[in-house]
Amino acid sequence: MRAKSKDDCEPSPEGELTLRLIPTRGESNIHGDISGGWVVAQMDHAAETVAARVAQGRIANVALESVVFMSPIRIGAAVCFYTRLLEIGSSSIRIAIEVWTQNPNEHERRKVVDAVFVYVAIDDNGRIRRVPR
Ligand SMILES: CC(=O)SCCNC(=O)CCNC(=O)[C@H](O)C(C)(C)COP(=O)(O)OP(=O)(O)OC[C@H]1O[C@@H](n2cnc3c(N)ncnc32)[C@H](O)[C@@H]1OP(=O)(O)O
Repeated sequence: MRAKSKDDCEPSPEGELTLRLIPTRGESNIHGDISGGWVVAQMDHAAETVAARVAQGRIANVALESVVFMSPIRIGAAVCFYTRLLEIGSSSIRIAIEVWTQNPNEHERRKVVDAVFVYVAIDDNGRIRRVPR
């Protein structure tokens, strides 16, 4: 039996790496910290990529079901957005998003945001349509 390595004991992201960014001062608030609004916008970009793929077409965000900011993101940190398909309804698609960072000069990655966003498949007129199976 293989002995447990250090990596086996560390928490690790769940889902597919969908987006990786390094925020700059332009993304910070007046205090120089990365703003929650920037993080939410990037989570939306990452999750809508998955939702549009599942819906095979146009989608709209119907709900930010939950967003929990657990610790701050430092400027210069690599920010990774992981997405996981939770549920496909008749027209809706629920996606879990985890945001992980690795601060400059640190080995350890940490989870900084946990969220669930819901998208709806829509047609050219903006009306809901069934998600193709
Ligand atoms: C306001 C903005 O510009 S935000 C920017 C992007 N987002 C948008 O533009 C979307 C604006 N909203 C809309 O156009 C409409 O609300 C629509 C088209 C998304 C949905 O229309 P509705 O008539 O409300 O749809 P309806 O009530 O039938 O629900 C459709 C699905 O969404 C789900 N849903 C609706 N509201 C919510 C909610 N608050 N949370 C979770 N799921 C929801 C329903 O459960 C349903 O799922 P199912 O078909 O898998 O069973």
